[in-house]
Amino acid sequence: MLTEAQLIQIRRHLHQIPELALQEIKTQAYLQRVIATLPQTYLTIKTSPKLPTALLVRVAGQHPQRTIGYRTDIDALPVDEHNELSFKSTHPGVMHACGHDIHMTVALGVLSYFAEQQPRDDLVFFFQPAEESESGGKLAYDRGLLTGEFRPDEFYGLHDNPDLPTGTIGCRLGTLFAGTSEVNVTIHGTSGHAAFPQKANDAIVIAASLVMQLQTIVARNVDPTACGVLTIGKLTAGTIRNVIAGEARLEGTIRGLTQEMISFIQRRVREIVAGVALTYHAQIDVTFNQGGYYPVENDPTLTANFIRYMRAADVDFQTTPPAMTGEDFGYLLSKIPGTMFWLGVDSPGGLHAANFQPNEAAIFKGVTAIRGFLCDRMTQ
Ligand SMILES: CC(=O)N[C@@H](CCC[C@H](N)C(=O)O)C(=O)O
Repeated sequence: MLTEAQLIQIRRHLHQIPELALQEIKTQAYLQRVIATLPQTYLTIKTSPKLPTALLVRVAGQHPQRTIGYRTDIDALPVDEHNELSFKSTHPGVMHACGHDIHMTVALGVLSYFAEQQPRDDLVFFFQPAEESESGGKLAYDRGLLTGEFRPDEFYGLHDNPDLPTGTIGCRLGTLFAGTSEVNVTIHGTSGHAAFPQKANDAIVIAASLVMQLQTIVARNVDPTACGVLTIGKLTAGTIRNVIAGEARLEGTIRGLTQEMISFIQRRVREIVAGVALTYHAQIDVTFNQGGYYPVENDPTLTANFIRYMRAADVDFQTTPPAMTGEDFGYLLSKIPGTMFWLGVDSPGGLHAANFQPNEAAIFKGVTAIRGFLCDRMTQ
């Protein structure tokens, strides 16, 4: 089994080679190199041209009664790392700012144990590309990667949590994470000279007005006792100070703990866009893309069993409230019952921040908790 020191080296290597969604070529190759160092007797490894950077590893059980899936995401974010670390990202502008390097390392630690100690049940480890965008989990499922002996009967997966103490497991019955929908808006104005605004139709002014009006959806339309989010994370327009921008583009994310909330916010976005288009005599196109980012619904029975184990074991456990983070594991859980949970990493910087810096001591604690849980599950 990989030792704590080896796992930390692995994590640091992964941290240095972050890759964006569907481009995880070096990451996949490195994972395969690490897996090749493990005893191979019980392992079957699968890749597929249908989703080239995905990687699945099956561990054959002794007397399988079921196939238990364990999923980790492997992609990184377009964030420029601000941490001063000897193992800082070597890919400018790309960073494991959501901790998928920790997720992968924990998965490898658990896999390394069962590669040596043959489990009772079959296990499938799914190293999933494209969690941050492009819905890699949905792509894998819809393209048939999780079929045959690689189809889990139940599925588990974690996300690291900067606000929980290192190694603490957090979970809840019901909805753990929000569903999300990307929203893209293109404003078509008319460009012109900065000195003659009356002859142009300024897309920047329209964009500014639209952003402010969109903020009223959550503030004024969403039931304050429910949860909804609309964040515009990217606004692009203009080329130079003395040219009126003819086009502007907004990219954002809509979130809700229910599908109804997501649909409601989408409808209000459409209505407000139509109103702003009328007001400013502009054409405004809006599209939504939910992909596989469904609300993450933990299965009641499996999750009660997971929480029971974590409470009884030598693990720090907390019941956590729902979070507005999204996860395409939500799609996989809509097809296969299972449980998503948090692993505390006590980071000074939050998820998606340039100074996100998880405490590496969480890795071995996570491996121990998950390995223990899986062993317990295989006695049932
Ligand atoms: C855990 C996490 O941070 N996940 C992402 C998922 C993004 C979904 C989609 N691309 C969107 O932006 O809506 C998150 O931002 O929550």
